[in-house]
Amino acid sequence: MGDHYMTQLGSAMAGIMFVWAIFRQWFPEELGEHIEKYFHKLVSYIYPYLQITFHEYQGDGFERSKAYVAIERYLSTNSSKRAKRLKANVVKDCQSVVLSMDDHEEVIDEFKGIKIWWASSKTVPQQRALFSYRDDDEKRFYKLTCHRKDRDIVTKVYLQHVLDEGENIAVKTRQRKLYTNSKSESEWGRNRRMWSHIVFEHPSTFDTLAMDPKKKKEILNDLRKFSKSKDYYKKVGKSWKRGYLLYGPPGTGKSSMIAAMANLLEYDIYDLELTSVKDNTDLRKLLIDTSSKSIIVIEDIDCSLDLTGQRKEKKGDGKKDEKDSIEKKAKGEKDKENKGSEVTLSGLLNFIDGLWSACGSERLIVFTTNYVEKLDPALIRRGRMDKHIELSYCCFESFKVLAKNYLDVESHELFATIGRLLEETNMTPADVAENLMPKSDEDNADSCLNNLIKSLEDAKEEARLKAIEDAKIKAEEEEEGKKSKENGEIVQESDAKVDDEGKKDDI
Ligand SMILES: Nc1ncnc2c1ncn2[C@@H]1O[C@H](COP(=O)(O)OP(=O)(O)OP(=O)(O)O)[C@@H](O)[C@H]1O
Ligand SMILES: [Mg+2]
Repeated sequence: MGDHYMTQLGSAMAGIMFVWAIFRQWFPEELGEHIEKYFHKLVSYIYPYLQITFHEYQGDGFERSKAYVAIERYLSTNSSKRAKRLKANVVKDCQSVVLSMDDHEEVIDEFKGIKIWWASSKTVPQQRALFSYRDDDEKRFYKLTCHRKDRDIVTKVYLQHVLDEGENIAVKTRQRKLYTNSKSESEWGRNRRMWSHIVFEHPSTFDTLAMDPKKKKEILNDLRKFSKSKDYYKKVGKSWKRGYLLYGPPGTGKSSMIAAMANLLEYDIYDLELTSVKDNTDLRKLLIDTSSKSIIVIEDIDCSLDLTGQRKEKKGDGKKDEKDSIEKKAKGEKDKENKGSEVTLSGLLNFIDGLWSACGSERLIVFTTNYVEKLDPALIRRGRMDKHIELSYCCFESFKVLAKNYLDVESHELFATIGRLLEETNMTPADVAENLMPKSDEDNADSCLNNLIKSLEDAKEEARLKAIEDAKIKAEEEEEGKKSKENGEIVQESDAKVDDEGKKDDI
Protein backbone atom coordinates (compact mmCIF):
# COMPACT_ATOMS: atom_id res chain seq x y z
CA MET A 1 0.00 0.00 0.00
CA GLY A 2 1.43 3.34 -1.01
CA ASP A 3 1.88 5.99 1.66
CA HIS A 4 -0.19 8.41 -0.30
CA TYR A 5 -3.06 5.98 -0.50
CA MET A 6 -2.83 5.44 3.22
CA THR A 7 -3.39 9.08 4.10
CA GLN A 8 -6.12 9.50 1.57
CA LEU A 9 -7.89 6.49 2.90
CA GLY A 10 -7.49 7.88 6.38
CA SER A 11 -9.15 11.17 5.49
CA ALA A 12 -11.86 9.39 3.54
CA MET A 13 -12.68 7.35 6.64
CA ALA A 14 -12.77 10.48 8.73
CA GLY A 15 -15.14 12.00 6.19
CA ILE A 16 -17.47 9.02 6.35
CA MET A 17 -17.46 9.17 10.15
CA PHE A 18 -18.37 12.81 10.00
CA VAL A 19 -21.29 12.24 7.64
CA TRP A 20 -22.38 9.33 9.78
CA ALA A 21 -22.44 11.48 12.88
CA ILE A 22 -24.91 13.81 11.15
CA PHE A 23 -27.19 11.09 9.85
CA ARG A 24 -27.13 8.98 12.93
CA GLN A 25 -29.87 10.90 14.67
CA TRP A 26 -32.38 9.79 12.04
CA PHE A 27 -31.79 6.11 12.67
CA PRO A 28 -33.49 4.28 15.50
CA GLU A 29 -31.12 3.92 18.46
CA GLU A 30 -30.62 0.16 18.16
CA LEU A 31 -30.11 0.14 14.46
CA GLY A 32 -27.69 2.99 14.81
CA GLU A 33 -25.58 1.05 17.28
CA HIS A 34 -25.60 -1.92 14.97
CA ILE A 35 -24.51 0.07 12.00
CA GLU A 36 -21.76 1.70 14.01
CA LYS A 37 -20.43 -1.61 15.21
CA TYR A 38 -20.25 -3.03 11.71
CA PHE A 39 -18.84 0.17 10.42
CA HIS A 40 -15.97 0.00 12.95
CA LYS A 41 -15.35 -3.59 11.99
CA LEU A 42 -15.23 -2.59 8.37
CA VAL A 43 -12.92 0.28 9.15
CA SER A 44 -10.49 -1.91 11.01
CA TYR A 45 -10.60 -4.34 8.12
CA ILE A 46 -9.80 -1.92 5.34
CA TYR A 47 -8.00 0.62 7.50
CA PRO A 48 -5.74 -1.41 9.73
CA TYR A 49 -3.94 1.54 11.29
CA LEU A 50 -3.52 2.89 14.74
CA GLN A 51 -3.47 6.60 15.39
CA ILE A 52 -2.14 8.39 18.44
CA THR A 53 -2.33 12.12 18.88
CA PHE A 54 -0.10 14.26 21.06
CA HIS A 55 -1.44 17.67 21.89
CA GLU A 56 0.74 20.63 22.55
CA TYR A 57 -1.14 21.69 25.64
CA GLN A 58 -2.76 19.13 27.86
CA GLY A 59 -5.98 20.00 29.62
CA ASP A 60 -5.72 23.44 31.13
CA GLY A 61 -1.97 23.35 31.36
CA PHE A 62 -0.15 26.49 30.42
CA GLU A 63 3.00 24.52 30.03
CA ARG A 64 3.69 22.81 26.76
CA SER A 65 3.37 19.10 27.11
CA LYS A 66 6.75 17.45 27.60
CA ALA A 67 5.94 14.72 25.11
CA TYR A 68 4.98 17.26 22.47
CA VAL A 69 8.22 19.17 22.94
CA ALA A 70 10.29 16.00 22.81
CA ILE A 71 8.52 14.84 19.66
CA GLU A 72 9.04 18.24 18.09
CA ARG A 73 12.74 18.05 18.75
CA TYR A 74 12.99 14.48 17.59
CA LEU A 75 11.15 15.16 14.38
CA SER A 76 12.98 18.36 13.66
CA THR A 77 16.37 16.64 13.71
CA ASN A 78 15.29 13.38 12.21
CA SER A 79 12.93 14.59 9.59
CA SER A 80 13.76 18.14 8.67
CA LYS A 81 15.80 16.73 5.81
CA ARG A 82 12.82 14.86 4.47
CA ALA A 83 9.96 17.25 5.06
CA LYS A 84 9.39 19.69 2.28
CA ARG A 85 7.86 22.53 4.22
CA LEU A 86 9.53 23.61 7.39
CA LYS A 87 8.67 26.13 10.01
CA ALA A 88 11.37 28.18 11.66
CA ASN A 89 11.04 29.06 15.32
CA VAL A 90 13.49 31.47 16.80
CA VAL A 91 13.99 30.32 20.33
CA LYS A 92 13.84 33.38 22.53
CA ASP A 93 16.75 33.12 24.91
CA CYS A 94 18.73 30.94 22.58
CA GLN A 95 19.13 33.21 19.61
CA SER A 96 19.12 30.19 17.40
CA VAL A 97 16.73 28.84 14.85
CA VAL A 98 14.91 25.59 15.36
CA LEU A 99 13.37 24.02 12.31
CA SER A 100 10.28 21.93 12.67
CA MET A 101 7.65 20.51 10.39
CA ASP A 102 5.12 22.97 9.11
CA ASP A 103 1.42 22.39 9.76
CA HIS A 104 -0.15 19.60 7.77
CA GLU A 105 3.22 18.30 6.75
CA GLU A 106 3.92 14.61 6.92
CA VAL A 107 7.09 12.64 7.40
CA ILE A 108 7.78 8.95 7.58
CA ASP A 109 10.08 7.54 10.20
CA GLU A 110 11.50 4.07 10.23
CA PHE A 111 12.26 2.12 13.36
CA LYS A 112 13.47 -1.47 13.31
CA GLY A 113 11.93 -1.98 9.92
CA ILE A 114 8.59 -0.52 10.97
CA LYS A 115 7.14 2.46 9.20
CA ILE A 116 5.68 5.25 11.29
CA TRP A 117 3.89 8.23 9.83
CA TRP A 118 4.02 11.54 11.63
CA ALA A 119 1.80 14.44 10.76
CA SER A 120 1.69 17.82 12.37
CA SER A 121 -1.65 19.49 12.40
CA LYS A 122 -3.83 21.93 14.27
CA THR A 123 -7.44 22.48 15.09
CA VAL A 124 -8.84 25.96 14.82
CA PRO A 125 -11.72 26.50 17.24
CA GLN A 126 -15.02 27.70 15.80
CA GLN A 127 -15.38 30.60 18.17
CA ARG A 128 -12.44 32.48 19.45
CA ALA A 129 -12.33 32.58 23.18
CA LEU A 130 -12.73 36.06 24.59
CA PHE A 131 -9.82 35.73 26.93
CA SER A 132 -7.10 33.64 25.60
CA TYR A 133 -3.84 33.02 27.37
CA ARG A 134 -2.05 32.46 24.15
CA ASP A 135 -2.24 34.85 21.24
CA ASP A 136 -3.47 32.16 18.91
CA ASP A 137 -6.02 29.69 20.01
CA GLU A 138 -5.09 27.03 17.55
CA LYS A 139 -4.42 23.71 19.13
CA ARG A 140 -1.50 22.00 17.60
CA PHE A 141 -0.89 18.32 17.75
CA TYR A 142 1.21 15.59 16.28
CA LYS A 143 -0.48 12.53 14.96
CA LEU A 144 1.30 9.25 14.82
CA THR A 145 0.00 6.57 12.52
CA CYS A 146 1.26 3.02 12.44
CA HIS A 147 0.10 -0.39 11.47
CA ARG A 148 -2.05 -2.16 14.02
CA LYS A 149 0.21 -5.17 14.03
CA ASP A 150 3.07 -2.95 15.23
CA ARG A 151 1.04 -1.61 18.08
CA ASP A 152 3.09 -3.15 20.86
CA ILE A 153 6.48 -2.22 19.56
CA VAL A 154 5.37 1.32 18.75
CA THR A 155 3.71 2.06 22.06
CA LYS A 156 6.26 0.30 24.21
CA VAL A 157 9.58 0.77 22.47
CA TYR A 158 9.35 3.35 19.75
CA LEU A 159 7.65 6.09 21.75
CA GLN A 160 10.16 5.73 24.56
CA HIS A 161 12.90 5.98 21.98
CA VAL A 162 11.41 9.19 20.60
CA LEU A 163 11.09 10.75 24.05
CA ASP A 164 14.64 9.77 25.03
CA GLU A 165 16.06 11.07 21.79
CA GLY A 166 14.16 14.31 22.20
CA GLU A 167 15.63 14.66 25.68
CA ASN A 168 19.13 13.96 24.38
CA ILE A 169 18.80 16.56 21.69
CA ALA A 170 17.64 19.05 24.29
CA VAL A 171 20.72 18.38 26.38
CA LYS A 172 22.96 18.77 23.37
CA THR A 173 21.48 21.98 22.09
CA ARG A 174 20.77 23.61 25.41
CA GLN A 175 22.64 26.69 26.38
CA ARG A 176 25.07 26.04 29.13
CA LYS A 177 25.21 28.37 32.08
CA LEU A 178 27.83 29.85 34.30
CA TYR A 179 26.49 30.32 37.81
CA THR A 180 27.87 32.39 40.60
CA ASN A 181 26.84 32.83 44.20
CA SER A 182 28.34 36.26 44.78
CA LYS A 183 25.69 38.93 44.67
CA SER A 184 25.12 42.53 45.48
CA GLU A 185 23.43 43.57 48.72
CA SER A 186 20.26 44.69 46.96
CA GLU A 187 19.57 41.18 45.80
CA TRP A 188 19.06 39.88 49.31
CA GLY A 189 15.34 39.90 48.81
CA ARG A 190 12.82 37.35 49.89
CA ASN A 191 12.76 35.28 46.76
CA ARG A 192 16.41 35.47 46.09
CA ARG A 193 17.89 32.55 44.26
CA MET A 194 21.02 31.05 45.65
CA TRP A 195 22.76 31.26 42.30
CA SER A 196 22.61 33.81 39.54
CA HIS A 197 23.77 32.92 36.07
CA ILE A 198 24.85 34.09 32.67
CA VAL A 199 25.21 32.10 29.47
CA PHE A 200 28.44 30.19 29.47
CA GLU A 201 30.44 30.76 26.32
CA HIS A 202 34.11 30.10 26.81
CA PRO A 203 36.07 29.15 23.72
CA SER A 204 38.66 27.04 25.55
CA THR A 205 38.74 23.38 24.56
CA PHE A 206 41.17 20.55 25.04
CA ASP A 207 42.45 21.22 21.53
CA THR A 208 43.46 24.75 22.43
CA LEU A 209 44.88 23.75 25.80
CA ALA A 210 48.66 23.59 25.80
CA MET A 211 50.01 20.77 27.89
CA ASP A 212 51.91 17.51 27.68
CA PRO A 213 49.90 15.40 25.18
CA LYS A 214 50.21 12.27 27.31
CA LYS A 215 48.77 14.02 30.34
CA LYS A 216 46.06 15.60 28.24
CA LYS A 217 45.04 12.22 26.86
CA GLU A 218 44.90 10.79 30.35
CA ILE A 219 42.64 13.57 31.59
CA LEU A 220 40.40 13.29 28.53
CA ASN A 221 40.01 9.55 29.08
CA ASP A 222 39.30 10.09 32.75
CA LEU A 223 36.56 12.60 32.02
CA ARG A 224 34.95 10.55 29.29
CA LYS A 225 35.00 7.44 31.43
CA PHE A 226 33.41 9.36 34.28
CA SER A 227 30.58 10.66 32.16
CA LYS A 228 29.74 7.16 30.99
CA SER A 229 30.01 5.42 34.36
CA LYS A 230 26.60 5.93 35.84
CA ASP A 231 25.97 2.24 36.37
CA TYR A 232 29.45 1.61 37.65
CA TYR A 233 29.16 4.22 40.38
CA LYS A 234 25.86 2.71 41.37
CA LYS A 235 27.34 -0.74 41.50
CA VAL A 236 30.20 0.23 43.78
CA GLY A 237 27.93 2.33 45.96
CA LYS A 238 29.49 5.71 45.34
CA SER A 239 27.61 8.84 44.43
CA TRP A 240 28.30 9.82 40.87
CA LYS A 241 30.80 12.59 41.28
CA ARG A 242 34.51 13.16 40.96
CA GLY A 243 36.92 15.67 42.42
CA TYR A 244 39.77 17.30 40.58
CA LEU A 245 42.50 19.38 42.10
CA LEU A 246 44.28 21.63 39.63
CA TYR A 247 47.44 23.20 40.92
CA GLY A 248 50.29 25.17 39.49
CA PRO A 249 51.66 28.69 39.14
CA PRO A 250 49.42 31.53 37.88
CA GLY A 251 48.85 31.57 34.13
CA THR A 252 49.38 27.88 33.48
CA GLY A 253 45.85 27.19 32.34
CA LYS A 254 43.88 26.07 35.39
CA SER A 255 40.83 28.18 34.63
CA SER A 256 41.19 27.39 30.93
CA MET A 257 41.13 23.70 31.74
CA ILE A 258 37.90 24.01 33.71
CA ALA A 259 36.27 25.72 30.74
CA ALA A 260 37.60 23.00 28.45
CA MET A 261 36.13 20.34 30.75
CA ALA A 262 32.74 22.02 30.70
CA ASN A 263 32.88 22.28 26.93
CA LEU A 264 33.89 18.67 26.56
CA LEU A 265 31.19 17.19 28.76
CA GLU A 266 28.64 19.91 28.09
CA TYR A 267 28.17 20.66 31.77
CA ASP A 268 27.11 23.85 33.49
CA ILE A 269 29.61 25.57 35.74
CA TYR A 270 28.92 26.70 39.29
CA ASP A 271 31.66 29.08 40.32
CA LEU A 272 31.53 29.04 44.08
CA GLU A 273 32.89 32.12 45.80
CA LEU A 274 33.58 30.83 49.31
CA THR A 275 34.17 34.23 50.85
CA SER A 276 30.60 35.30 50.14
CA VAL A 277 29.05 32.19 51.65
CA LYS A 278 27.78 33.15 55.08
CA ASP A 279 28.15 29.88 56.91
CA ASN A 280 28.03 26.12 56.60
CA THR A 281 24.25 26.10 56.34
CA ASP A 282 24.38 28.45 53.40
CA LEU A 283 27.01 26.30 51.81
CA ARG A 284 24.70 23.31 52.05
CA LYS A 285 21.81 25.29 50.57
CA LEU A 286 23.99 26.24 47.65
CA LEU A 287 24.89 22.63 47.11
CA ILE A 288 21.29 21.50 47.09
CA ASP A 289 20.46 24.18 44.57
CA THR A 290 22.88 22.89 41.95
CA SER A 291 21.75 20.70 39.08
CA SER A 292 23.34 17.54 37.84
CA LYS A 293 25.62 17.57 34.82
CA SER A 294 27.63 20.36 36.30
CA ILE A 295 31.06 21.37 37.52
CA ILE A 296 31.33 23.02 40.91
CA VAL A 297 34.43 25.16 40.97
CA ILE A 298 36.22 26.71 43.91
CA GLU A 299 39.08 28.79 42.59
CA ASP A 300 42.16 29.59 44.62
CA ILE A 301 40.99 27.53 47.52
CA ASP A 302 44.06 28.42 49.58
CA CYS A 303 43.13 32.11 49.46
CA SER A 304 39.39 31.76 49.98
CA LEU A 305 39.53 30.82 53.61
CA ASP A 306 42.14 30.32 56.21
CA LEU A 307 41.10 26.72 56.45
CA THR A 308 44.27 25.31 57.89
CA GLY A 309 44.53 28.06 60.47
CA GLN A 310 41.03 27.47 61.80
CA ARG A 311 41.69 23.85 62.29
CA LYS A 312 44.91 24.39 64.21
CA GLU A 313 43.17 26.87 66.45
CA LYS A 314 40.50 24.35 67.31
CA LYS A 315 43.07 21.76 68.19
CA GLY A 316 44.88 24.33 70.30
CA ASP A 317 43.34 25.42 73.56
CA GLY A 318 39.63 25.21 74.10
CA LYS A 319 39.52 28.09 76.54
CA LYS A 320 40.52 30.59 73.92
CA ASP A 321 37.81 29.31 71.58
CA GLU A 322 35.18 29.66 74.24
CA LYS A 323 36.19 33.20 74.92
CA ASP A 324 36.12 33.94 71.22
CA SER A 325 32.64 32.61 70.75
CA ILE A 326 31.28 34.62 73.66
CA GLU A 327 32.81 37.73 72.19
CA LYS A 328 31.31 36.89 68.82
CA LYS A 329 27.83 36.57 70.26
CA ALA A 330 28.17 39.86 72.02
CA LYS A 331 29.02 41.62 68.81
CA GLY A 332 25.60 40.87 67.41
CA GLU A 333 24.13 39.94 64.09
CA LYS A 334 25.06 42.89 61.95
CA ASP A 335 28.69 42.60 62.64
CA LYS A 336 28.56 38.97 61.72
CA GLU A 337 27.48 39.75 58.19
CA ASN A 338 30.21 42.24 57.67
CA LYS A 339 32.75 39.84 58.94
CA GLY A 340 32.41 37.73 55.85
CA SER A 341 32.46 33.99 55.74
CA GLU A 342 32.16 31.61 58.62
CA VAL A 343 32.57 28.50 56.56
CA THR A 344 34.81 26.05 58.31
CA LEU A 345 37.00 23.32 57.02
CA SER A 346 34.63 20.65 58.26
CA GLY A 347 31.76 22.45 56.55
CA LEU A 348 33.67 22.33 53.33
CA LEU A 349 34.59 18.68 53.78
CA ASN A 350 30.94 17.89 54.29
CA PHE A 351 30.10 19.89 51.20
CA ILE A 352 32.37 17.69 49.16
CA ASP A 353 31.52 14.26 50.43
CA GLY A 354 28.98 14.46 53.18
CA LEU A 355 25.56 12.93 52.93
CA TRP A 356 24.15 15.98 51.21
CA SER A 357 26.66 15.80 48.43
CA ALA A 358 24.87 12.71 47.11
CA CYS A 359 21.87 14.72 46.00
CA GLY A 360 22.01 15.23 42.27
CA SER A 361 24.48 13.32 40.24
CA GLU A 362 27.04 13.52 37.48
CA ARG A 363 29.04 16.25 39.05
CA LEU A 364 32.62 17.32 39.04
CA ILE A 365 34.07 19.29 41.90
CA VAL A 366 37.17 21.21 40.93
CA PHE A 367 39.53 23.09 43.21
CA THR A 368 42.32 25.25 41.92
CA THR A 369 45.26 26.52 43.87
CA ASN A 370 48.66 28.02 43.33
CA TYR A 371 50.10 26.39 46.44
CA VAL A 372 49.12 22.79 46.82
CA GLU A 373 51.34 22.33 49.87
CA LYS A 374 49.35 24.91 51.84
CA LEU A 375 46.15 22.87 51.74
CA ASP A 376 44.96 20.66 54.53
CA PRO A 377 45.66 17.03 53.61
CA ALA A 378 42.11 16.06 54.60
CA LEU A 379 40.77 18.37 51.94
CA ILE A 380 42.65 16.83 49.07
CA ARG A 381 42.84 13.16 49.99
CA ARG A 382 41.65 10.73 47.31
CA GLY A 383 37.93 10.27 47.50
CA ARG A 384 37.53 14.00 47.93
CA MET A 385 39.91 15.17 45.27
CA ASP A 386 40.28 12.01 43.26
CA LYS A 387 42.63 13.32 40.65
CA HIS A 388 45.44 15.77 41.21
CA ILE A 389 46.55 17.53 38.07
CA GLU A 390 49.64 19.67 38.02
CA LEU A 391 49.75 22.39 35.42
CA SER A 392 53.18 23.81 35.14
CA TYR A 393 55.47 25.91 33.01
CA CYS A 394 55.42 25.68 29.27
CA CYS A 395 57.33 22.74 27.84
CA PHE A 396 58.21 22.23 24.21
CA GLU A 397 55.15 20.08 23.58
CA SER A 398 52.87 22.76 25.02
CA PHE A 399 54.64 25.36 22.95
CA LYS A 400 53.93 23.40 19.77
CA VAL A 401 50.21 23.41 20.56
CA LEU A 402 50.29 27.16 21.14
CA ALA A 403 52.30 27.80 17.96
CA LYS A 404 49.79 25.82 15.96
CA ASN A 405 46.82 27.62 17.51
CA TYR A 406 48.22 31.12 17.50
CA LEU A 407 50.33 31.14 14.33
CA ASP A 408 49.25 28.11 12.32
CA VAL A 409 52.81 26.81 12.20
CA GLU A 410 53.61 23.18 12.94
CA SER A 411 57.34 23.33 12.36
CA HIS A 412 59.86 26.09 11.91
CA GLU A 413 63.60 26.47 11.95
CA LEU A 414 63.38 28.49 15.17
CA PHE A 415 61.62 25.67 17.05
CA ALA A 416 64.90 24.04 18.06
CA THR A 417 66.16 27.23 19.71
CA ILE A 418 62.86 27.76 21.46
CA GLY A 419 62.83 24.17 22.70
CA ARG A 420 66.27 24.59 24.24
CA LEU A 421 65.36 27.93 25.84
CA LEU A 422 62.14 26.53 27.29
CA GLU A 423 64.11 23.81 29.01
CA GLU A 424 66.44 26.36 30.56
CA THR A 425 63.79 28.89 31.61
CA ASN A 426 60.44 28.79 33.29
CA MET A 427 57.77 30.62 31.33
CA THR A 428 54.05 30.12 31.76
CA PRO A 429 51.86 29.19 28.80
CA ALA A 430 50.06 32.51 29.32
CA ASP A 431 53.32 34.42 28.73
CA VAL A 432 54.31 32.27 25.77
CA ALA A 433 50.86 32.78 24.25
CA GLU A 434 51.09 36.51 24.75
CA ASN A 435 54.43 36.61 22.92
CA LEU A 436 53.12 34.53 20.06
CA MET A 437 50.15 36.76 19.45
CA PRO A 438 50.65 39.07 16.44
CA LYS A 439 50.63 42.68 17.66
CA SER A 440 50.19 44.38 14.32
CA ASP A 441 49.31 43.58 10.73
CA GLU A 442 52.99 43.43 9.83
CA ASP A 443 53.70 40.69 12.36
CA ASN A 444 54.10 37.23 10.94
CA ALA A 445 55.17 33.83 12.24
CA ASP A 446 58.86 34.69 11.97
CA SER A 447 58.65 37.94 13.87
CA CYS A 448 56.40 36.44 16.56
CA LEU A 449 58.74 33.51 17.12
CA ASN A 450 61.65 35.91 17.29
CA ASN A 451 59.76 37.95 19.86
CA LEU A 452 59.28 34.85 21.93
CA ILE A 453 62.97 33.98 21.72
CA LYS A 454 63.88 37.44 22.88
CA SER A 455 61.48 37.25 25.83
CA LEU A 456 62.79 33.83 26.75
CA GLU A 457 66.36 35.11 26.70
CA ASP A 458 65.36 38.08 28.83
CA ALA A 459 63.59 35.83 31.28
CA LYS A 460 66.62 33.60 31.44
CA GLU A 461 68.91 36.53 32.17
CA GLU A 462 66.51 37.82 34.80
CA ALA A 463 66.35 34.43 36.44
CA ARG A 464 70.14 34.24 36.48
CA LEU A 465 70.45 37.63 38.17
CA LYS A 466 67.75 36.72 40.64
CA ALA A 467 69.51 33.48 41.49
CA ILE A 468 72.72 35.37 42.24
CA GLU A 469 70.82 37.87 44.36
CA ASP A 470 69.06 35.11 46.24
CA ALA A 471 72.30 33.30 46.87
CA LYS A 472 73.77 36.50 48.26
CA ILE A 473 70.85 37.07 50.60
CA LYS A 474 70.93 33.49 51.74
CA ALA A 475 74.63 33.69 52.44
CA GLU A 476 74.09 36.84 54.46
CA GLU A 477 71.30 35.28 56.42
CA GLU A 478 73.38 32.26 57.17
CA GLU A 479 76.18 34.47 58.30
CA GLU A 480 73.85 36.33 60.62
CA GLY A 481 72.33 33.10 61.82
CA LYS A 482 75.74 31.82 62.78
CA LYS A 483 76.56 35.00 64.64
CA SER A 484 73.36 35.04 66.63
CA LYS A 485 73.81 31.37 67.41
CA GLU A 486 77.26 32.07 68.78
CA ASN A 487 75.85 34.94 70.81
CA GLY A 488 73.12 32.67 72.09
CA GLU A 489 75.66 30.12 73.20
CA ILE A 490 77.56 32.79 75.01
CA VAL A 491 74.41 33.93 76.74
CA GLN A 492 73.59 30.39 77.72
CA GLU A 493 77.07 29.85 79.04
CA SER A 494 76.86 32.96 81.16
CA ASP A 495 73.45 31.81 82.38
CA ALA A 496 74.97 28.54 83.37
CA LYS A 497 77.63 30.35 85.27
CA VAL A 498 75.03 32.35 87.13
CA ASP A 499 73.22 29.16 87.91
CA ASP A 500 76.35 27.57 89.24
CA GLU A 501 77.04 30.58 91.31
CA GLY A 502 73.48 30.49 92.63
CA LYS A 503 73.96 26.89 93.66
CA LYS A 504 77.15 27.80 95.38
CA ASP A 505 75.27 30.43 97.30
CA ASP A 506 72.69 27.87 98.33
CA ILE A 507 75.32 25.67 99.67
N1 LIG B 1 47.93 25.58 29.10
C1 LIG B 1 47.43 26.61 28.38
N2 LIG B 1 47.02 26.42 27.13
C2 LIG B 1 46.53 27.44 26.40
N3 LIG B 1 46.42 28.69 26.84
C3 LIG B 1 46.82 28.95 28.08
C4 LIG B 1 47.35 27.91 28.91
N4 LIG B 1 47.67 28.44 30.10
C5 LIG B 1 47.36 29.72 30.01
N5 LIG B 1 46.85 30.05 28.82
C6 LIG B 1 46.41 31.38 28.39
O1 LIG B 1 46.66 32.26 29.45
C7 LIG B 1 45.47 32.85 29.95
C8 LIG B 1 45.39 32.70 31.48
O2 LIG B 1 45.28 31.34 31.82
P1 LIG B 1 44.36 30.82 33.00
O3 LIG B 1 43.41 31.86 33.40
O4 LIG B 1 43.81 29.52 32.60
O5 LIG B 1 45.45 30.61 34.12
P2 LIG B 1 45.28 30.09 35.59
O6 LIG B 1 46.18 28.90 35.73
O7 LIG B 1 43.85 29.89 35.90
O8 LIG B 1 45.87 31.28 36.43
P3 LIG B 1 45.51 31.71 37.93
O9 LIG B 1 46.20 30.75 38.84
O10 LIG B 1 46.08 33.08 38.04
O11 LIG B 1 44.03 31.69 38.06
C9 LIG B 1 44.33 32.14 29.30
O12 LIG B 1 43.37 33.05 28.86
C10 LIG B 1 44.96 31.42 28.11
O13 LIG B 1 44.76 32.15 26.94
MG1 LIG C 1 42.51 30.96 37.18
